[in-house]
Amino acid sequence: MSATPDLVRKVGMGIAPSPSPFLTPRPERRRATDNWSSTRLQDRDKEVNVQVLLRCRPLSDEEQRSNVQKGISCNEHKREVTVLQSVANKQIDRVFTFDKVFGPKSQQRSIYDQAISPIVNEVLEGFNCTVFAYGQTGTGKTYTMEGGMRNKGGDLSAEAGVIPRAVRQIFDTLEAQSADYSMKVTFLELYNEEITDLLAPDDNSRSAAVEDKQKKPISLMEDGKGCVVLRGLEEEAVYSVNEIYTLLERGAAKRRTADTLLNKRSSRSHSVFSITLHIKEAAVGDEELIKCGKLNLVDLAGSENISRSGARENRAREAGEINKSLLTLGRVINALVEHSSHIPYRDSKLTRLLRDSLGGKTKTCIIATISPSAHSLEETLSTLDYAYRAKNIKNKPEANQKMSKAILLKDLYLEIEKMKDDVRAAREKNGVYVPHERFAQDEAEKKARNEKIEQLENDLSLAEKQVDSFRELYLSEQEEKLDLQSELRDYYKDKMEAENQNMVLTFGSRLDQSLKDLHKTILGSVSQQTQQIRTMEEHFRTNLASKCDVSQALESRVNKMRETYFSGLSDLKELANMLRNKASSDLERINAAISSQAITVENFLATMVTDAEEVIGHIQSSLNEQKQFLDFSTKQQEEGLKRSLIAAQMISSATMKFFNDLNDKASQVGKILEESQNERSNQLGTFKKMFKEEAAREERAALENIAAILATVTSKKIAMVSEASRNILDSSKQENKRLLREMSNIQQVTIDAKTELSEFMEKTENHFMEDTFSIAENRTFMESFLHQCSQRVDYSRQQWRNAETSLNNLNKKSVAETQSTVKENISANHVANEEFVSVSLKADANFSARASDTLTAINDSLTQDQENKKEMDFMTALCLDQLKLIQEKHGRSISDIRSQAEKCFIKDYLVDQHTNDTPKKRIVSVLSMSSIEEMRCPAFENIAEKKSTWSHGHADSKIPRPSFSPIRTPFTDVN
Ligand SMILES: Nc1ncnc2c1ncn2[C@@H]1O[C@H](COP(=O)(O)OP(=O)(O)OP(=O)(O)O)[C@@H](O)[C@H]1O
Repeated sequence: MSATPDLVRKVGMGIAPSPSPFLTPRPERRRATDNWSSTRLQDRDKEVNVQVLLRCRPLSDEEQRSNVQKGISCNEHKREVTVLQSVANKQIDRVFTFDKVFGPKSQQRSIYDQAISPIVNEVLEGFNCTVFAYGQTGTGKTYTMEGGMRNKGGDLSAEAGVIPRAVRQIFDTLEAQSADYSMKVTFLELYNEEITDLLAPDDNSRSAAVEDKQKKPISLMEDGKGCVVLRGLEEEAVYSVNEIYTLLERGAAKRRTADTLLNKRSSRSHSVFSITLHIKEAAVGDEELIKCGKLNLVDLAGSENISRSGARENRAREAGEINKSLLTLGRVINALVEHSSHIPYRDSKLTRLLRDSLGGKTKTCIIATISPSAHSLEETLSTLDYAYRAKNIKNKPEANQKMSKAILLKDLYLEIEKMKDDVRAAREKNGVYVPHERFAQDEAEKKARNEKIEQLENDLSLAEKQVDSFRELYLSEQEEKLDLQSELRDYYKDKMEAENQNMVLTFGSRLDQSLKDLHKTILGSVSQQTQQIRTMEEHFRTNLASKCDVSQALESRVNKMRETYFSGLSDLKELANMLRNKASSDLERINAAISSQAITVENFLATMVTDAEEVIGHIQSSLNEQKQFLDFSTKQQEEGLKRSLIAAQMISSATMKFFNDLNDKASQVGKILEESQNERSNQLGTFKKMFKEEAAREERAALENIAAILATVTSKKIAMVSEASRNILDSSKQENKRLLREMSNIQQVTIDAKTELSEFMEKTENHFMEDTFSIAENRTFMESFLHQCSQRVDYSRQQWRNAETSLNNLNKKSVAETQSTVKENISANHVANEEFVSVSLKADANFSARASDTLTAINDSLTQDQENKKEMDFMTALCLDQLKLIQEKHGRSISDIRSQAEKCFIKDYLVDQHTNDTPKKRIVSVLSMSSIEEMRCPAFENIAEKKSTWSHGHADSKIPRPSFSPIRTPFTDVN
């Protein structure tokens, strides 16, 4: 925590408030000290770009509730902001890079630590720095700059923005350094182009409406050296953090805000909070130096889309003003970026206030705030473009010159004097707060400024007029230049066309003459040529006649050859016929032998087949019988087995029944025995009981009638015992009877079972006997059948052996016959072949004699042809020589024509360079015509000369006349 600087120190420092936040430390106003001057010089001309940070706020609760889509993505690491746009279903994202990017999750503290804290350190080092927040309404400018000020305990809250944190850092640093310092703050508001002091004391007696009207306007002036002076702005000296917080809260509360659709507490004004520091440095010699730094923290009003913010009437006007001043700020930024000669600072108070921060000596940082909402993309893009352009503004920050304490004191005294004058004037004359002298000075300054402005405006309009006249002059010059150019072109063109025409005419007449000469030559050549062709025709006719003779001789020879050939051929044909007849008769004989053999084999095979079929039929029928017998025996066996099965089933069921019955009987006997036993024991029990009762009764009666009754008792006892034993005997008899009955039942069952069993055994034995008998029968039948089969097989085998021997005999016979026939044929063919060879040898000898004759004739003809060819070659060579001579002769006249044509062409080409006109083409076409004629004429002339040489044979000619010797016919001697 920083301690409040004590009063002595404040007084000791003796720093009175400076006239305005923008008038504070300026290099020009201070005297340079030795150590500092070098650093300052180093600082000079060092251009530093305006630092631009981008902050994107999170979606508000309301936006989240209504599911507003995000249209922005921030990459803090890459320092990039991407605007996600889809146009016509295509994703066209735009990416902007800034010095730092803070996404929706970034905290106030991290922004401050990363971006603002270093700026505050620069202020403590003696620089002037400005941080301003720019962005669409409701994007978090005020939140970023002010935020939540402090907690109840006076500590910074997590929500605290740049201003409270900067104040805290400054105090903490200075206190930690135990520095001697003074701090003054101002807080102003710029609303509808009017500046008001937010720290001005409240007048509680006035009503709010009156207060609004009475808000003391602050005049914005320039001191003639380019510095802005804010007259009437209170500068509060502060000594503690809490004091500043109180001031800040007071000022912030006074800011004009309104409820708009985009922000419930939308700031309708720009605000500037400035902290000016004077820090005492270590003494240099006798002099004490004071370091000055200033921090301007600007919260701009939000740019807004009036239709979206829902602003109407006064609010709309207000928004219009806000937008106007921001527009001017944009124009200033553009002009600075484009290095325009004129920067329109003066067009709004906002840009006048920020003049030194934009392109001046202040270090500047812009915090551009945007909303992540996809609904605000248009405004977001505008902010991003704005901020991105601002990155290119270059400032030349200079550390403020340190002041000596004496000079500072002098400045302050002067200031105090001025203020005293103001106070005095205020006391003496109600309502007038400016002393005469000052008023006169101000008026004079104002007049001078107005005059200067007027002068400048005049100069400007003069300059503009000059520019206009120059532009007109330039345009007329341009037009004149174009006219001249076209004239020049026309002039060249006309001149060259005339020359061309002359040249073409001359060339044409000469060409005419040359062509006439050539025409004559051609006519002469043509007549000579005709004659020459006739001579050649005659020569070729003679050649043709001799060739005809030769051909006829050849033809007769060929005919003779054909005759010889045909006679040989007919001999051969005869021989061939004879051979064919013989071969066919032989073949017929062979055929007859083979067919008789085939018939014998066929007959034999037919007998064999019937035999085999019979055997097979036997086998088949015996097999069928066997099958039937097998079926029958199978059935019999099946039936026997079935019978055995049924009998066995019957036995088992009878046995089962017998044992069941036996079991029943046994259990019945058991029961009877049990029952009789129970009955007996009951009878005995009853008897016992009766006996006891009777004995007791009798005991009693005996006591009464011992004597009388004794006899009766004994008789009764005997009667009772005999009765009881009789009863027992009866029941025993009955039981025995029952038992006997049951026993006889069992015996009966056993006897039945035995009978059944013996019956079954008997039946089974019978069946067994029957089965055994039928099986024995089957066996004997099968044995006899097999015996028959084997007999048949033996018979068949014997038959096949017979067939084999007769086939062998047949084969041997036919082979011997065929061999004798073939031998006969071979010997006959041999004789025919010998005859054929002798005939063909004869024909061959005749033919080769004729062929050698023909060959000699052909060779003779070829030799004659070669001689003729040599003569023709010689004639051709002669023709070529003549052609060369004639070409040379005419070459000269043609080169004349060509040189003339070339001259025309060259001139024309030169003209063409300038005018790019058509004559060139015309001359070239004339030239090409003459070239064609040149090519044709000598050819005719050549032939004509050669012709004359051949036909007339000039006496002085060096060319020997070719000898046309008569063509010999090589076949004449043949005939
Ligand atoms: N980074 C943030 N984190 C949380 N809340 C934020 C953030 N930024 C802005 N807000 C909230 O959004 C609302 C609007 O913010 P604020 O008033 O700062 O916008 P503004 O840009 O100053 O608007 P105006 O230009 O209209 O004055 C406020 O309720 C504020 O608390």
